Amino acid sequence: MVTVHKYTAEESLAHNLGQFILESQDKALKNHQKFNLAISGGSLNNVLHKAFIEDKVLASKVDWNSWAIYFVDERLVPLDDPDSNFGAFKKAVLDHLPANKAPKVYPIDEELVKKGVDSFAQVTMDYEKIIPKNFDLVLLGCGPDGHTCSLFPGPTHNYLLDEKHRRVMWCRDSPKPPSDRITVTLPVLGDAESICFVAEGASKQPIMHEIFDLKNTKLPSALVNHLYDAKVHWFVNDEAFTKVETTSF
Ligand SMILES: O=C(O)[C@H](O)[C@@H](O)[C@H](O)[C@H](O)COP(=O)(O)O
Repeated sequence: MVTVHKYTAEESLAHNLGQFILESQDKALKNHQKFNLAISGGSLNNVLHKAFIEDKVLASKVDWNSWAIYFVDERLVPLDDPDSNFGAFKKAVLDHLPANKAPKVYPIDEELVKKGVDSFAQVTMDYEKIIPKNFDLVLLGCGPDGHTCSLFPGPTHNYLLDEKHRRVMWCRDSPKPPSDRITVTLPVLGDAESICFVAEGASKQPIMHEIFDLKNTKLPSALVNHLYDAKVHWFVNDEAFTKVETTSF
């Protein structure tokens, strides 16, 4: 069963998510001395900033030098482009860390990206080579259309959702700009130790209803619930879940 962690405005979702991530860190370090984490873009970066930069108690417990951080999806733009997920994470978190706290971060090959569209297949294959087989934790967002990673709903994008072997794919026609991205595929999520969605705010109400009450598994986020339920967690706030009648999945 999917686990939903729901917080009121007074409770801090960021603090509780931070604690959850630290538990995952501690478990991973006990098992293999390294914490393999994959993150998405969007508002997750603000939550990570609150949890590990602003919250000094949690910040003191992060063993940054043992973290290996990858991206579940990335826009095929230079790393300093405002659209870059790496760039957003750098701004929100990395730029605030002292020099002696240095997670290993794995962005896409920027030089290749700069060569243009002819190199995008290579960028995708190269990223596939560097991601670990089993992530300890994958942190996901959920778009208002139900997408997660850059796995979008609808027939045009079934080639991404249907993929059973490739672990990283080139999403050529993203409905959300920019149009060229890379994304991990469902097998990568399936191999992860734990999967955690973060969804906050009133704009998420309709899609949360469609995922949890209607269980529309044509939506990538609902499909992840359906396929990997036991290891899926949702960190949500009351606002996002106002229209949700059942949290069971
Ligand atoms: O590259 C991307 O487009 C993001 O990784 C994307 O998949 C994001 O996670 C969701 O759109 C949710 O974003 P919000 O949390 O900002 O709504």
